[in-house]
Amino acid sequence: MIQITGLTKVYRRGRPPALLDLTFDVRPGLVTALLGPEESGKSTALRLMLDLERGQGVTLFGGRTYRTLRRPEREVGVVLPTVGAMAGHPGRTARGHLRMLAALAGVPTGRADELLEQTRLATVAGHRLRAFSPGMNRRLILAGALLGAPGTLVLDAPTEGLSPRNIEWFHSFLRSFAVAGGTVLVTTRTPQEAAQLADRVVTLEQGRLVADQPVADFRRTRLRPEVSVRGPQMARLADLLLGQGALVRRDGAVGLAVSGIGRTEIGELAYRHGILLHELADRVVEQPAPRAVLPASSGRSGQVQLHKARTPSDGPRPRSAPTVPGPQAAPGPQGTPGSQVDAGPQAAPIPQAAQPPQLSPVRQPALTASTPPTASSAPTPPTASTAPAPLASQSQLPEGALMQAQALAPVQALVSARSLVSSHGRQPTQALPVMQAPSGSISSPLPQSPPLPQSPPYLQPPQSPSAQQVPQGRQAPEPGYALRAAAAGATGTATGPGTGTGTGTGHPTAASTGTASGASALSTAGVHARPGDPATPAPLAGPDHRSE
Ligand SMILES: Nc1ncnc2c1ncn2[C@@H]1O[C@H](COP(=O)(O)OP(=O)(O)OP(=O)(O)O)[C@@H](O)[C@H]1O
Repeated sequence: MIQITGLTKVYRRGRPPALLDLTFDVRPGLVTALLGPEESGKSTALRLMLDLERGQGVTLFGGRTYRTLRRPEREVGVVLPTVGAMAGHPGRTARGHLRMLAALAGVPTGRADELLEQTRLATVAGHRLRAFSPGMNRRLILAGALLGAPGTLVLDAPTEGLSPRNIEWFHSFLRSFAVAGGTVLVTTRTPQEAAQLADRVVTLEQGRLVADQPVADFRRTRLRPEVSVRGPQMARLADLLLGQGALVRRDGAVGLAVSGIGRTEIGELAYRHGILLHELADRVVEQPAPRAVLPASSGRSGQVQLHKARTPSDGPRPRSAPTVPGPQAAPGPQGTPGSQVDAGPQAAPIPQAAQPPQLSPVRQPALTASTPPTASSAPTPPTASTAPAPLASQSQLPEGALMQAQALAPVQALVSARSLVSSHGRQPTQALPVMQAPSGSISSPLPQSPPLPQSPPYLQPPQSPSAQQVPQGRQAPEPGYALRAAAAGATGTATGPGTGTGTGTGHPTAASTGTASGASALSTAGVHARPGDPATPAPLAGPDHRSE
């Protein structure tokens, strides 16, 4: 168990803190991901935990600070980012390198061979490190961190820059380590990796903890599936998709990001209307964590103030109590802080190709504009009166329509679309109030939108302590936070008449670069033979030595 309390670091006076009051626990038997974008403070947090840097706050490993651990290499294995990614001296062999570390740690040299086996390096044990790929180097660094058979692993971006096979191997290894009772804290920049790897996800932004969630909650609240579509007739397709109740967002000059309707249905719709597709792919986009800003006077247990998205109709910003400078919602498409859907780049209008001949027989989907749903029957986006300022000129109507759709399509609409659209292409039983496009080449048969729902399901307060989304004592988030779409890996095929596309640094006290296993307190104890040792999960099938 790692207990992290109030970690705070200010590098330069007058500058915002790199880390502010970071408090969370890392429990045994679980993989905990510390997730955050570049420069959000992940490495600073780890350095403070390991007493590599001065700062405020306390970190306890099994009740003791790292500095006071009697045999840190037996307690905590550390993998920190490496400069040059070399595990050790380039002229040493992997076996020689690990045996040297074993000797320094007072561990029997046989342990080095064991670990070479475990990290799938046995076949290259006699090779010099200069010939090692980044993946092999990283596994050797991990082997060094495991020499003391620690019960806890702290890893800073261990998979960054590695091949998918090596990433998969690392994930499997860390999972086995946790399943065997070990405690794992791992940093990552990518929400997708956090969702894949971790049981618990702690999200940092600009040095502040913004969410601490079980992975199921994290997936539900922070990751959103959508379909990426590209082709020369996107405005026409967008029109059709809007008619089907999908959420449509422009994505680059010739692309759409679509949610609320499946990839297959989109492909079929395009095919039926003779629309050429160059790409049709599933992907996952990230939604930002709710912004949580601690009032300056609050201390750790203070109430969290959440920055709700503001619209022009909100009027002037009210004066509020002073807060610690915190992350502000990014300007939305209209320059409104906290607008809810990322407009994407302001690229040229989507090219509208000439109408292709209709395929025969054409099964025209029924673009029903039936009775507008009532507020109680369907959650909907804001009405035009609450929407941001007017948009494109007539000459840009297709794009303008899309842009307005973007501006008008808050998070709630996604929920609405999802809940109402059949995932198997059946016609919705009622008109879907997802977007309202202006008159022009993109027209929507959709009715006027009723009022917003109270709160979308995924922003509801947690139901149980285990489903806690924000730290204890903090308020549940409110709807209306800026969305930042980050494209993830995509798979898929095009359908229709188009073409298919479809570190080696060490512990500060370690004797060698590349590993950090608390080598400062070396002794001769047989550290590899502890019962229930979680550091020795069953060997995993992994990338062979030839892979990266
Ligand atoms: N030694 C330092 N001196 C001054 N500022 C620093 C130092 N180390 C980090 N910072 C600042 O602290 C903030 C957090 O940096 P940190 O490296 O902890 O972020 P990170 O989340 O680990 O980023 P990345 O994912 O890019 O590694 C950044 O603004 C960074 O510029």
